[in-house]
Amino acid sequence: MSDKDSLVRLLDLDPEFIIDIKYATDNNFTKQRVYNFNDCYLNKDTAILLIKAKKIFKKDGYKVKVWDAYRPIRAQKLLFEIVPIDDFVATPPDMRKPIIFEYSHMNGLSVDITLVDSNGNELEMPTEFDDFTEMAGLGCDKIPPQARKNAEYLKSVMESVGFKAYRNEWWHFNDVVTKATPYSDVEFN
Ligand SMILES: C[C@@H](N)C(=O)N[C@H](C)C(=O)O
Ligand SMILES: [Zn+2]
Repeated sequence: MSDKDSLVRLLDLDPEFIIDIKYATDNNFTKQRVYNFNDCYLNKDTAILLIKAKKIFKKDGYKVKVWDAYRPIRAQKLLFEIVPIDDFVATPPDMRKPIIFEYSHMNGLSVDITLVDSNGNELEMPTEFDDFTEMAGLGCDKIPPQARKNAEYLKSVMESVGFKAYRNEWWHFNDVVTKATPYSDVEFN
């Protein structure tokens, strides 16, 4: 199976997501376009889990907005060159060495998301996307109550279907159910 075959386009499985891929624009912390595909690709099983979560959010009146999903190894390297802090940007792999693959954006097992209400407004959350400060972690005691409540709701639903929240970034979730596949460098478009 090629890399491309193990990744699916989320909207082909379910059109009810809002796709706002920040790294396909220059509106992200790098101030440049990181990759060309303005679309959400995920491991198929991860996409199925996300659709499960979406159904719960939908019942509660919310939509899921996806900021990032699959990202090529090349893109991970670029992000890390700009912010080389492993707590916020995962260290890219050295592909010349043997690697134990884990859940990652580089195999489409991680997603960066937020929630949107019925008026199309993003829910108040602890920070903006990719705010690499302590405020982005749910352990921070300075988060306003409503933002904390929203982020904890997001986390509880995502964890109920098999994702694991990432302690440093309220928006980042790893699929810890699906067997991790090799990282990929494929580009779409
Ligand atoms: C860069 C940020 N959006 C993110 O996804 N961070 C995690 C740790 C990652 O790079 O995998
Ligand atoms: Zn992420």
